[in-house]
Amino acid sequence: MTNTGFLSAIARQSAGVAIELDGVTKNYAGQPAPAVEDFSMRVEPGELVMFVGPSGCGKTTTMKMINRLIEPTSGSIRIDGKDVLSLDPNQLRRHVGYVIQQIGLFPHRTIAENIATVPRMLGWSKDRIAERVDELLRTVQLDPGTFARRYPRQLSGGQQQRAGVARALAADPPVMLMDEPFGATDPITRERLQAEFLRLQAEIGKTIIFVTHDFDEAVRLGDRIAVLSERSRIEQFDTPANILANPANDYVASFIGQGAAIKRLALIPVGEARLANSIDDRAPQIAVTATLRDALDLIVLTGSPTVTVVDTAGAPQGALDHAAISAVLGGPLATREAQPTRVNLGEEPR
Ligand SMILES: Nc1ncnc2c1ncn2[C@@H]1O[C@H](COP(=O)(O)OP(=O)(O)OP(=O)(O)O)[C@@H](O)[C@H]1O
Repeated sequence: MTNTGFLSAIARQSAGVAIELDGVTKNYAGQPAPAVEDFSMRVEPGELVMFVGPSGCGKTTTMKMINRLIEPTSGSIRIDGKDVLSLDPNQLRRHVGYVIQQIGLFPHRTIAENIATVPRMLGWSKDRIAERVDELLRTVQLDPGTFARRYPRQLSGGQQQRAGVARALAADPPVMLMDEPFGATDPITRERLQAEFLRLQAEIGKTIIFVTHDFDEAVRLGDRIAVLSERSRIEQFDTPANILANPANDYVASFIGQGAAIKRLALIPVGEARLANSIDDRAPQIAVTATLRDALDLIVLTGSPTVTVVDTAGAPQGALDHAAISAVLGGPLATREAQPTRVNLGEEPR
């Protein structure tokens, strides 16, 4: 298949493709040690993998080698089985969405023009571009009537970040690379963007590599987390639940920080606990879709010894107390939690 043929083939597969890195090393000129050394990883189609590690450990270098913003010194990188080094870098970048912390919106172009950048390069018709811009603005929850004609400076930081995500998604790339995309936002905006991003990913199912300093962000968003140390060495690569339950070494444990049990509870739905039949009518209620962390919060906040778990129709399912919550943490969680809970609705290729 020609390069162009391959690129349009991956572009059509909007629901994500595998990324494989094999023995990838980067030596920057004049540096005594490599920034990335012998890095190997396979990311599954539709998977959201978080890179977590301290400043300077090589996260960004590793990620930028995937879309060839940085050329590897040695090793191989494949997207959907094709060696990216054999592809034209400019073409490749149009098929790999890229979102960065500094957003990188063009200041003198409107939001609509920013989002249209790649579709225009790809030669889409005006009507198709206009339709796509409208659809993407709605997807990232920016009203097209209000925002399409504004310039980036007329948007808040969080709104600019959403526009940046919309721009990266414009040509429906199967792969997204995200470098601290929510890093510059305040904690409340950040949480909202994270929630929106999870909802969006549940629909579009891209293959995503997402770099962050923030372990809690990694736990919240990732299907799997790669905890990296110097030279992008992989200290552990596993699901958030497994890393929290069994950190591979002291380095990983230090990243998790305080409160590993509470962080684990935030990943487990209330329905995973063994519920008692004896329901107290005065006990506060919690939805079966809430997490055990929410249930524990409610127990602590209300002082009630139990909470009543109710189904989506509001019918009581059973009672939950703190002993039942503790029992879940002590039980054989790992295999249950290893199953991704994300639903991929598999957007139709355009
Ligand atoms: N162009 C360059 N020339 C020389 N050294 C570089 C260059 N870019 C990065 N480095 C070095 O390579 C190492 C890895 O940098 P990289 O930006 O990949 O780290 P990072 O983990 O993404 O850091 P941060 O979290 O601070 O962004 C660092 O020691 C950095 O100083």
